Amino acid sequence: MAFPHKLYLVTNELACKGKKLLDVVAAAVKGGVDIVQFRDKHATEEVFTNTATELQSLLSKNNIPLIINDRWQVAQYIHAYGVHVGNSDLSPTAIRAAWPQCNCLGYSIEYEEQLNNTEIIPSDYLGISPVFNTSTKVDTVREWGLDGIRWMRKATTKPLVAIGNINLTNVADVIKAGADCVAVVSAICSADDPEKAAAMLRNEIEKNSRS
Ligand SMILES: Cc1ncc(COP(=O)(O)OP(=O)(O)O)c(N)n1
Ligand SMILES: Cc1nc(C(=O)O)sc1CCOP(=O)(O)O
Ligand SMILES: [Mg+2]
Repeated sequence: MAFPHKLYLVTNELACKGKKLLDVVAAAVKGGVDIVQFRDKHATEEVFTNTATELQSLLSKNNIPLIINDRWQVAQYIHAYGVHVGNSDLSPTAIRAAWPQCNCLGYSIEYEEQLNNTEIIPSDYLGISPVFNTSTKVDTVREWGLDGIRWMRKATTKPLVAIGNINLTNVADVIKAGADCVAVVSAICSADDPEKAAAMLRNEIEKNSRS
């Protein structure tokens, strides 16, 4: 599966600092985000499904794919584009079996050994989890750093999505190290002007991409 996306917004309502989540997502898309993940680790199933449905409606009008974090059954129910899972979630192989129509399956890589396991095969992109330590997600194993991106670039041909404390000061290095796409929470959600923040990140990515 082709993965042409370069700037990936992962949502976090708290990080939006009082701004409405849907307004932040709409602004981010105007600025140049080309894929969005709805992530809320605490919402009830009902609230999660309602917000996911609103996002799906907003994003489909803009032809932007919506990925759902963890809750693949909600993703299937709302006809989202795909789902992102990690080591604590249902495995990519099991998701493919349960939801064959899933268009895009993302899988977090925390350990080098994961690249040798069969879960890589059904995955459409790999999340480099995390590139840099971040206060947005603290239950991480270790940071990969730029050397980790370079290592992973050599170890696999799968599209690589870098995540974790990426912002305007380090995004060029992350791309130059071999990431295909950059995923951010705070750099856009917490910005006073999310559209401008997205546009500046996108510009840096374009300037430093191989193609
Ligand atoms: C693009 C992207 N990469 C990594 C993650 C982390 O997923 P996971 O390890 O399952 O952790 P949680 O997000 O579920 O806390 C991600 N969500 N998105
Ligand atoms: C959702 C998520 N996953 C991570 C991982 O390492 O797998 S880090 C992260 C949060 C990234 O937030 P920020 O851009 O604010 O650092
Ligand atoms: Mg998860």
